Amino acid sequence: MATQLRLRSALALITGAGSGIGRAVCVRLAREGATVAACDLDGAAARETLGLLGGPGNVEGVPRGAHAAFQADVSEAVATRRLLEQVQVCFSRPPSIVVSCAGIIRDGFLLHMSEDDWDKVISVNLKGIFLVTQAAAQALVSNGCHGSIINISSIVGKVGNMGQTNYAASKAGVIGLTQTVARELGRHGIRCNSVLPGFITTPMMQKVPQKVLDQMWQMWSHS
Ligand SMILES: CCCCCCCCCCCCCC(=O)CC(=O)SCCNC(=O)CCNC(=O)[C@H](O)C(C)(C)COP(=O)(O)OP(=O)(O)OC[C@H]1O[C@@H](n2cnc3c(N)ncnc32)[C@H](O)[C@@H]1OP(=O)(O)O
Ligand SMILES: NC(=O)C1=CN([C@@H]2O[C@H](COP(=O)(O)OP(=O)(O)OC[C@H]3O[C@@H](n4cnc5c(N)ncnc54)[C@H](O)[C@@H]3O)[C@@H](O)[C@H]2O)C=CC1
Repeated sequence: MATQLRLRSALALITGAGSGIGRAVCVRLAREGATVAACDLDGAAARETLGLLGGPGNVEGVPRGAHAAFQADVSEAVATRRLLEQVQVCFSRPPSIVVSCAGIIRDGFLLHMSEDDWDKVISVNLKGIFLVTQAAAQALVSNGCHGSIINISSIVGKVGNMGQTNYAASKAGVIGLTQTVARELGRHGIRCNSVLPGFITTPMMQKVPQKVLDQMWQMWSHS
């Protein structure tokens, strides 16, 4: 039976769309019929994702759509505002689905962590979600449109993780930001939720030393 294209009329903006979870979200939303605006700091990677969404290199079951790729650094306010403008020019409407996946790690123990590693992770993972959420919400409210904003946090934002004071703080901040946005925007018909994944095998995970992965698996297998 053909899957119900339940997102047929939706326009979805995904950040971090050039890799890992963001790329997978693009594929899945397109499979459900959404039109995808794939954004990444790496514009070429965002365009590669498009190749998976109906067209050459299509993933089976993804209907052909007028998807588009965009390049933007979500930690930059001007770039993020320009991104939302470009999306609206391209599709003549604001995105009714926004999934913020863009994120980085700069792991290190507290005793040795540089201010720059702190600043960079907070800037991308937390400020980036603030900027994207604000720009998308302003576009939706000014157009009288309802929407759903999904921010990718992490289990680390809830329980912490050795070597990740910056990352854990950023992801905990995403949770608090999302809860507040949900309270403010519900009256406008805009939902806002966060997702807290555990380990997902993506390029981000490749930076984790194998001995740490082994220790974690051992810890979990005995818990
Ligand atoms: C409901 C269940 C909750 C479970 C909570 C568990 C949380 C972890 C799951 C995370 C899932 C989500 C992940 C995510 O959101 C995406 C990411 O963030 S992927 C990156 C995750 N990063 C890490 O886990 C940090 C890994 N560690 C490192 O990269 C390096 O150790 C570090 C750069 C921090 C320091 O390097 P260095 O100075 O070279 O020290 P060593 O590497 O030799 O480590 C010294 C010592 O400490 C142990 N260790 C290091 N990190 C961890 C860790 N995260 N957990 C446990 N132990 C750790 C390491 O094994 C060494 O132990 P020795 O016995 O001394 O060899
Ligand atoms: N992989 C995992 O185990 C987990 C990942 N997460 C989170 O999920 C999200 C996606 O992670 P992965 O797909 O694993 O990582 P990834 O490294 O595979 O993909 C991240 C993408 O974000 C883009 N990006 C980085 N900085 C950017 C910026 N300033 N502006 C725009 N794009 C930017 C990168 O170019 C990359 O394409 C991140 O927020 C991460 O913190 C959360 C829990 C677990």
